[in-house]
Amino acid sequence: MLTGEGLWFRYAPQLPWVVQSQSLTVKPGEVVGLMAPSGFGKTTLAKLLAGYLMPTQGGVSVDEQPLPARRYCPVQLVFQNPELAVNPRWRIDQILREGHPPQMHQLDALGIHPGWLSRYPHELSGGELQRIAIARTLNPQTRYLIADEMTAMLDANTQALIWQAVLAYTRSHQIGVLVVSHDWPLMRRLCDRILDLAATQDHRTLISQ
Ligand SMILES: Nc1ncnc2c1ncn2[C@@H]1O[C@H](COP(=O)(O)OP(=O)(O)OP(=O)(O)O)[C@@H](O)[C@H]1O
Repeated sequence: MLTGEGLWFRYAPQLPWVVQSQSLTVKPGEVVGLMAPSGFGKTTLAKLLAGYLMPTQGGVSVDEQPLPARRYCPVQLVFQNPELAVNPRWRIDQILREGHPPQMHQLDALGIHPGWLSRYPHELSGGELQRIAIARTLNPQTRYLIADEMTAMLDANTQALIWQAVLAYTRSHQIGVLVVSHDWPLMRRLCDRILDLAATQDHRTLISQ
């Protein structure tokens, strides 16, 4: 289970707390939504859970083990800007081979064209590059996926195709997913339950199950 326990975070000692006393869990294979108004700290919380930021207080663990400092992180974060997540000097096939090489049928399910593999990131559109960023996370070492506005830049059809492929993979591999989005209909469609961060900073509110 992915657990964030009593998390507190602020970007500098003189700045206000962005995350205050937040706790949440995601079970293997579960799809949990996270919603709150803009600027409330969803992305910050996502970064804490994926080990991009260290909490000031509290801790993040997977099966009661803290996130590894050096090894591949079992909690992978895909955010809205794929160009920030890939090495601009590497060709796409090298980016994909960096971790555990994805299988052709997986690439196909995500709508990744074989012709893209020899290109550089700047030679793909934002939506095309996002599929590469997603494909890279769907590997046997990933236990939890945090999707922070992951498909916000895609048209409705592509969004549906991508989520279908991602959920088919995460369900069959028992990967837990945390979906961060402002798109309420999308959250209702995808998620087993939805947490509202704004409802309280102190305890979780179950909006739907
Ligand atoms: N690197 C940073 N340094 C200082 N403050 C930051 C930094 N990143 C974010 N913040 C602030 O932290 C707060 C929470 O930001 P965050 O991006 O986590 O919110 P969010 O809920 O994901 O917002 P949105 O829905 O608009 O993406 C905001 O007030 C933001 O200005």
